[in-house]
Amino acid sequence: MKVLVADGVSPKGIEILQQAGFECVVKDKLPAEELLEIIPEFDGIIVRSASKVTKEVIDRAQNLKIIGRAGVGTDNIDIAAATARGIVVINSPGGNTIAATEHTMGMMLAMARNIAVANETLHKGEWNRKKYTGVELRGKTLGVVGLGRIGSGVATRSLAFDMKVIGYDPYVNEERAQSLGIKVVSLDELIEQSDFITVHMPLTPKTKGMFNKDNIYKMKKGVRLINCARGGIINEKDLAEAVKSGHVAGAAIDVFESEPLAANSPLLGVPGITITPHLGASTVEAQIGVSVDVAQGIVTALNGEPVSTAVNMAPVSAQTMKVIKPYLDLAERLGCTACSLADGGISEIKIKYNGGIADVDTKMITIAVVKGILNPILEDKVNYVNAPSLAKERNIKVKEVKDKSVENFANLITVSVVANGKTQTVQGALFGDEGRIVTINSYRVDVDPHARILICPHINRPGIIGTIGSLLGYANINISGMQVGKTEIEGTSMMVLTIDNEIPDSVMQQIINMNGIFDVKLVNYNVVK
Ligand SMILES: NC(=O)C1=CN([C@@H]2O[C@H](COP(=O)(O)OP(=O)(O)OC[C@H]3O[C@@H](n4cnc5c(N)ncnc54)[C@H](O)[C@@H]3O)[C@@H](O)[C@H]2O)C=CC1
Ligand SMILES: O=C(O)CCC(=O)C(=O)O
Repeated sequence: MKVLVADGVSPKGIEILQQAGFECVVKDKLPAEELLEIIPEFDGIIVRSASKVTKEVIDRAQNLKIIGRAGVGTDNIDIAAATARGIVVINSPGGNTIAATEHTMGMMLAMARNIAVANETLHKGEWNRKKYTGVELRGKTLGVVGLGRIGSGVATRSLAFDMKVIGYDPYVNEERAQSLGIKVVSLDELIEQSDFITVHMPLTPKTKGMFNKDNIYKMKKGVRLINCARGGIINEKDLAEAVKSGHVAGAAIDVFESEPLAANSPLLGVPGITITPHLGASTVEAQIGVSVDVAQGIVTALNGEPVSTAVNMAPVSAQTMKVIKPYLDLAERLGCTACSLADGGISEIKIKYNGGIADVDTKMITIAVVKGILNPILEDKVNYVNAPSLAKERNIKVKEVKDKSVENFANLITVSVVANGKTQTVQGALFGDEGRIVTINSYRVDVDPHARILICPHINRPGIIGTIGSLLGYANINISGMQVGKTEIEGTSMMVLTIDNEIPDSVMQQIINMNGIFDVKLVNYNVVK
């Protein structure tokens, strides 16, 4: 077996691969064309963030069985293409957590005390003590957006600096925040109250451009921003303008919309912006950690065993798979639906099996539900191996209940999630091999859970359905299915629309603002792989 090490990683991992009998070809800064040319001969590949494992690479990689990301973010790998080809993708979720956490602290201090610029100008012979007067961290409010591994680490370290720490993470429950010793607030509150804001979430369609000119100017004048997560979470052009205008006093940025940083980046040359070339994970210890993690994972996977850091594949025996396979996809889609219905941090997931399915070993199906719930919100691609531990890590209780009695359907899966004391319930059943959602919060539906749906409880009076239809029509959004009917609550109805296109936030907001609409939830099934 041959493994290509495409970006420089610590030799410790390479030793592990060689000791296991694999031939390693080590390249540093491998050009994209050369990667395309040589990839067909390899069984495994290790990358950091520089090499892009695109669909084109995967299509040519006829022998490839595993892709190892020596780090956390897998946004440089086409996971869907790898999965379609049955190639396992693994990462190192914890190997560089401390390095990225400490780099964030370093960037915050460097920015607050002008360390980088003072160093640079002093080397040029300028003794500028007054010009580089900084601010203290003590007593300042730090807003941490994204309370996963790195965000939590930054939060607890900042408490030691006597900062007041507040956090925003729609997928973290109160219990977890309390255990960190910080206060969870809404995004608006965080924006209004923070003196420093640091972001620690993956780059997703939801987080891309999450901070931009619309909310930067709602921040305190003199706010300081840090991005050591992914380029693009803070819009670079808007940030540069806000720093130039003086509204933002400083920014510390390690990651960029385009890497390596383009010579025409709006951030370059702006006084007050401290930049590092994606150094978050660049410590000796982290590089050993991630290199060893992926090397061990590759040895395990190429020996045909399950890997707990696999981000796209579940180790299931063929025999078990045959029985449960038709239910797995439905279960994941039920989880995705329930997650979208829930507001805030989920504290409990309950899965009930009715009918014949209660006789089967449903453990994997339960994991599929959890996977469907966690996948839209976490950086790690949640799989059958890591879903239970990720739920546990986030203090989410998972309960499985079995009842052989039949309720309307020969086999019925009921998924309930509790978030902020409110329970959301969806039920699904199989018709042949086809999964359908049959109830949403007691409302009887027949929904094919694919593409995206809008769930919209509303007052039962003329005009509502037509207005929403026109609104979507004007926005060029096609409705390919619609169900509407009365709910159990007198005078109220529920509308479920199957939507062909993405819905811009502005259109969602217009629907929410409509008179007679109680709520609107978008379920996007694209995250279900
Ligand atoms: N600069 C660097 O070299 C490094 C950067 N990173 C990046 O740091 C980021 C965080 O990494 P981890 O903490 O390990 O990931 P994690 O998966 O432990 O945490 C991500 C957190 O983001 C939260 N989140 C998701 N969507 C959100 C939203 N819309 N608003 C607020 N929170 C949201 C999730 O609930 C989760 O708690 C990743 O993007 C990763 O790639 C990681 C390591 C090194
Ligand atoms: O490999 C690197 O140096 C980048 C690390 C990173 O961004 C990650 O682990 O997500």
